[in-house]
Parts: sequence; structure tokens; C-alpha cells
Amino acid sequence: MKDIVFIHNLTIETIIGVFNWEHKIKQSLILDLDIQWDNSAPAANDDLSLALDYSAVADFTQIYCSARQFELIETLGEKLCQVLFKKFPIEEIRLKITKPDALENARVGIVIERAR
Ligand SMILES: Nc1nc2c(c(=O)[nH]1)N=C([C@H](O)[C@@H](O)CO)CN2
Repeated sequence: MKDIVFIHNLTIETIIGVFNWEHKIKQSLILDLDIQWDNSAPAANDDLSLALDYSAVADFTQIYCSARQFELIETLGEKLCQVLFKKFPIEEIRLKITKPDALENARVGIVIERAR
């Protein structure tokens, strides 16, 4: 089994959606990130500089997503993975994006898994 650093329930307000009315308002998205990271060295040394700092990843993700505008959550997910690979030395990401207000009678979203 591989180690993970996770950030779950990261709530972001951004412009997202395919319809014209969605281009004029911000909507909530909930992101769950599971990022592969070997946690043994940071644990052995009790050293944040060896760890994947979840607050740095969460802050970066928040700023990136709230500053961009896409139609599909698939596009946002793909672009976010690409910039996370550039910004942090990470190898694999599982990303779930939920759009909680999209449907009244269901919870919908996507899951993607990407490797560098
Ligand atoms: N697979 C997807 N389906 C839909 C998306 C999406 O981003 N990915 N978006 C919409 C609309 O924007 C919808 O959320 C408006 O309520 C519809 N289907």
C-alpha cells in the first residue's frame, strides 16, 4: 500500500458551468485530493520540509481554482492536476470534484486519477 497525503472537503467558490447564467455567478465546488507521498522520511525526521505540506497544496488549489473560469468540472480537474505537478514534486493524484448544487436530487461530480 502507498502513502497518501489527503485534503478533503476543500470548498471553493468559482465560476463554473456550461450555461450562460453560470458564467455570471460563483458556485461552490468541493474538492477531495488524495496525493501519493512517501510519509516515512518526514515521520523519521519529524520535519515538515520533507513532507508534502497539505496547507501549501490547499492554498495553491484554492487560489488557482477561484481565479479561473471553465465550463466543465472535467477541464478544471485536468488543468489543476497539471499545475499541481508543476508546482509540487508529486507523482500521482486522485482528484474528486463535487458540484453540490448542480442537481436537486443527486450529488454529482467527477473523479480523475493522474500521474506525472
Ligand atoms: N460531466 C459533466 N456534466 C455536466 C457538467 C460538467 O461540468 N460535467 N456541467 C453541467 C452544468 O454546468 C450543470 O452543472 C448546471 O447545473 C451539466 N452536466
